[in-house]
Amino acid sequence: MSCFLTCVRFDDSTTDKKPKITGSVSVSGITCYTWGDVESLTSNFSRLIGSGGYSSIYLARLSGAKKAAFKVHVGSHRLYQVFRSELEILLRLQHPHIVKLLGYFDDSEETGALLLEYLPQGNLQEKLNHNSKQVLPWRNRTAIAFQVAQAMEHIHEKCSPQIVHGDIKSSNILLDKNLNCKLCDFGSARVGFSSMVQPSTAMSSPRSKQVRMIGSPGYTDPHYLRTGIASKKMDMYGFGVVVLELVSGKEAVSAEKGEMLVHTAAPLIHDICDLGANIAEEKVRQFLDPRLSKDSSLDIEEVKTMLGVAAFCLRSPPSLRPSASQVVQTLVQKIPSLSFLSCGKEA
Ligand SMILES: Nc1ncnc2c1ncn2[C@@H]1O[C@H](COP(=O)(O)OP(=O)(O)OP(=O)(O)O)[C@@H](O)[C@H]1O
Repeated sequence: MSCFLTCVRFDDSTTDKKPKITGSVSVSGITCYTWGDVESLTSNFSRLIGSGGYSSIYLARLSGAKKAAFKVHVGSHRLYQVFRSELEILLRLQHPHIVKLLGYFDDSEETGALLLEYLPQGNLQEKLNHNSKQVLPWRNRTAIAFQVAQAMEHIHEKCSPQIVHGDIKSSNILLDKNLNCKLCDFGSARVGFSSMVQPSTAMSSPRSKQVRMIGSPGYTDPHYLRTGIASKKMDMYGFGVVVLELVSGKEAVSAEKGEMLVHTAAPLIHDICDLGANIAEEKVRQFLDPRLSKDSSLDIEEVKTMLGVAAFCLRSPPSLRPSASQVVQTLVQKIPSLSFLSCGKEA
């Protein structure tokens, strides 16, 4: 982390609003870029590939025509803090299913940018959208659930200190050219030493400017909404909603009617909790994405397993939800099609 301090040099001699920083430095393979580098690598921000509440993401071209993504936070100290928090977390993380940090720009005040590996197939939400050209095959859907669970197992159980992502949702799951996935957006993440992490914001008065609730509509754990306590179990809830999206092909919040998927799926989830594998196949098929009806990789027992995982992840109180490693184990044991993954059982 000391490289943050050594690589930035301010030029006070100008009133220009652009961050004035000189000199690129590379520490442990992570390059600290200048603002000039950000401008030239993105060809002056010519191709926007995504945007969120806190940042804009631009295509960057590195040497040898290699593509990358610059996630730029600009304009306020609040956005800068989100950038710093994500940077500090990504610097610690290395996992095949977590987006890789390649470098960053930091003006230490109100502008920051993260250079990330580029995932050419966009995010899972777009891929599941009915306007998408390609129907995501069943076996890729189970693989994505498995890989996200592995990424969550890593941050929840294998990192020290442990990390709560805080915003598990389909638009934070990116896809590579082979439809393998990587978890991204650690801007809401909380770092803590136990399964329960009380964010400093939850301690603040609701009127305080410091309060920043995390999570996204349709994915937010009702327990978090009541208590303000971020926990690993809140990530498991978000994961449960993602699994419902993978099975049904529906959005977490319907764009047309504003209905939440957890509400539409509630009767089915209730039956699954009661009956488990004895749930009637017809009910499962009614919920299933109709675009999968001709998919030869579809196995109705696997669909039941996925729905069972979702049902358990959505349970209340949160203590009844499984851990990420329990989900990984269940998927390995009960989804035979995962064997097609060459990286199938990696940690
Ligand atoms: N490395 C990447 N490669 C390709 N596309 C990306 C990459 N990173 C982000 N994107 C695109 O940009 C979108 C927004 O990214 P991200 O969620 O990180 O931004 P954010 O500002 O933190 O958003 P949020 O409002 O969800 O917090 C992603 O859903 C994805 O479509």
